[in-house]
Amino acid sequence: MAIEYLKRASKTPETETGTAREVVTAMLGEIERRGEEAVRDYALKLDKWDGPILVTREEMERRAREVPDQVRRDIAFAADQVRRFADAQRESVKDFSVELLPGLTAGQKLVPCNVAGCYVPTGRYAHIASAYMSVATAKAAGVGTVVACSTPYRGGGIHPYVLYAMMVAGADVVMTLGGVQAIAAMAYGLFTGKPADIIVGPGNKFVAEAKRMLFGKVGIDVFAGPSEVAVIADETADPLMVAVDLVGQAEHGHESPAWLFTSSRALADEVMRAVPGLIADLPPTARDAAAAAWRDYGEVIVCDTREELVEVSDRYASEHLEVHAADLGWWREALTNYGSLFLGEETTVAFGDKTSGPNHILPTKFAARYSAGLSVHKFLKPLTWQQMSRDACKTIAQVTARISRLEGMEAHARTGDYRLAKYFPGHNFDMGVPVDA
Ligand SMILES: NC(=O)C1=CN([C@@H]2O[C@H](COP(=O)(O)OP(=O)(O)OC[C@H]3O[C@@H](n4cnc5c(N)ncnc54)[C@H](O)[C@@H]3O)[C@@H](O)[C@H]2O)C=CC1
Ligand SMILES: O=C(O)[C@@H](O)CS(=O)(=O)O
Ligand SMILES: [Zn+2]
Repeated sequence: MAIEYLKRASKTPETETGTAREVVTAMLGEIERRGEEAVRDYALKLDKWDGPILVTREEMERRAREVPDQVRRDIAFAADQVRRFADAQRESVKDFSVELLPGLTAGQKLVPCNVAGCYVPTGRYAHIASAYMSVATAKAAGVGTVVACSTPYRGGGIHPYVLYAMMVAGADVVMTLGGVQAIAAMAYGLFTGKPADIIVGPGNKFVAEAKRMLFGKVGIDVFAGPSEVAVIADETADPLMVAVDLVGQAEHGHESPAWLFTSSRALADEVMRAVPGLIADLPPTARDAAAAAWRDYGEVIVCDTREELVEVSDRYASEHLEVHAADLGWWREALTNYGSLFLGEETTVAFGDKTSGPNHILPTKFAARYSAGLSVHKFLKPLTWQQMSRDACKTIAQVTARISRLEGMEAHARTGDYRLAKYFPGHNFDMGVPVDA
């Protein structure tokens, strides 16, 4: 297999995890000890926020009136795309029941979580789209109470358009909190009295680490950390468009990887020539983030065959994966590890990030090997049930008692003994050899 690195990253997606772990451990410990008081202290120290934590309905409505019409229309359009995709996901999964033996019926019942916490990041950028990605999806799943949190934006309250997007998507409770303190407040039900059953949403390394550490106490969607992009390109691809798309995601932050996997050396060279100029042309926040991201995390890999490209791409398991190549159907079938796939140059990650419909809260740091991104399924519990007749019980009880006794579990076996003795008095059954005292 011929795989050549034209550019190799000096850092890996794991590089920054260690420092975040230390900070988050200390913060969660403090919040567990001192509760709301500690949360307020962190909000002040980290985000310069000492205003109210809960946003009242009147405040939401007052601020919504200030949102310009075009912004309202755009948010309504995009939120509706996301909601309709989520509704279709909800339709795709069903309750069912099946008769496994005559008289034994078992089933699945999809039950939504009662309380979901949705985190909407707004540290570097105002992630308006993350608000409807999480809240609208939770609502489409049937979650009763959605608590949404977002960072006080640049020392003020929640960014006005983020707040509006939360409202349009159907948030029930909103808190002005960011980072670890927001995740902990949702997990413990601070300020609301409603501890979240599941916490979803993207965030920086501190947010992602807090979710990971609280997992178990609460459910989480996925490890949705710093954004990643990969592009697979063959010789038919437009090199400048590939470069624009790589830079398009590198602006997320200094730790956002952008990877190019290509079968064309000429294309690789052209993309590498174009990227620095595209970055230099960005406004300062984006320029600084993208320059560091490309320098430390950018990679360009050239392979001989498309099978090798699939192998490399599946190993990276990128959060977003674009394919600019011939025979798109082949790629859709062959690729297995990615958060969301963008087939053909007509679509691009930014379209999925903001507007087209499939969710943008997606797995990072290799989590796409075992998990998809946010969907209605994450909020739904496929609970199982069973019910049986006395005749079915006769078959099941005997096998159960025998297996239980083989395992040494006498009390389990006797739950079968008792039933058969009650339902079929005077009959002899093979219930296995009782476990010695
Ligand atoms: N994987 C996904 O699906 C998506 C990922 N993202 C990622 O979300 C991230 C958003 O990050 P940000 O803009 O930073 O917003 P953020 O809201 O996640 O983080 C801001 C918070 O970080 C906390 N913080 C900052 N420095 C800290 C420190 N030294 N110690 C403790 N806490 C600290 C502050 O409390 C602040 O409220 C980006 O990395 C972006 O790439 C965004 C959208 C989707
Ligand atoms: O990682 C992601 O999903 C982001 O690219 C989404 S957004 O650009 O922040 O909307
Ligand atoms: Zn993006």
